[in-house]
Amino acid sequence: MSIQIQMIGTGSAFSKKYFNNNALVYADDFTLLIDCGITAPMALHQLNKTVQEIDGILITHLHADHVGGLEELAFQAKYLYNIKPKLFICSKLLPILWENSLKAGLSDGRGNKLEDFFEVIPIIENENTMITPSLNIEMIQTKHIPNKLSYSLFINDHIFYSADMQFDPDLLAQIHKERHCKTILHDCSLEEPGKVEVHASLSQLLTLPEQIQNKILLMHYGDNMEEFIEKTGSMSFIEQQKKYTII
Ligand SMILES: Nc1ccn([C@@H]2O[C@@H]3COP(=O)(O)O[C@H]3[C@H]2O)c(=O)n1
Ligand SMILES: [Zn+2]
Ligand SMILES: [Zn+2]
Repeated sequence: MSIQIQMIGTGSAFSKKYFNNNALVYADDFTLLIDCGITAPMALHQLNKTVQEIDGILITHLHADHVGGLEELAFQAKYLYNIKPKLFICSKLLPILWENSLKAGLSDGRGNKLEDFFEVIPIIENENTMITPSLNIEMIQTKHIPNKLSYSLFINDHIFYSADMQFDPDLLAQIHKERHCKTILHDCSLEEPGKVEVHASLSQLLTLPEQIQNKILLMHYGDNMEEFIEKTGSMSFIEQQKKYTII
């Protein structure tokens, strides 16, 4: 079954040219937002979308370019539209999201909680979770910031979505060989090697075998992306706002 992926933003954390690297996944009757960064509300607005059209939000990790827009979407959902979107998040991240990130803005001082804004659905890592009959997600822990939980995703078993992760050629080889992934969406730092160690860099990704590179769409990139067009081997940059049908 095919799905569509639309990056509402493809930028790195501090990009001023692209919105935060967050994605809409359209599967039959369900629209899932993967991550909701600081710029996500504006990025959705530019697509003429409101939170009413988002059935669920899935969080990969707690950096602001992945959760910084949740307060606005929570208030809009509750007070503008009186709806409760589903919130999918690994159970280990759930308490940290409320206590260390959202509580300051969302709490009403009378004991309210995350469940007052979202239908919270904890996800067990490494287990296939059915989001909707035509959309399954498996979340696996990957290396990003030392000692900070971060997850990458398998979408419908054959699409790998890195979210934010360091270069892991063994994992990518395994994904290619054993999981038969057809498409890999991978974050890509365009900084010179050694400057940003918490994302895979273009120079690292270019060391991958050709048959893996040609599955890779590069995302989470810096404002200087256009300088690197045609310099990405068999990989290509995913475009912000463009819809990609992935079978
Ligand atoms: N140890 C760290 C932690 C953070 N960072 C930068 O901060 C950004 C947070 O969002 P991100 O998209 O994960 O990218 C991180 C690095 O740019 C970094 O470069 N090194
Ligand atoms: Zn990020
Ligand atoms: Zn991050």
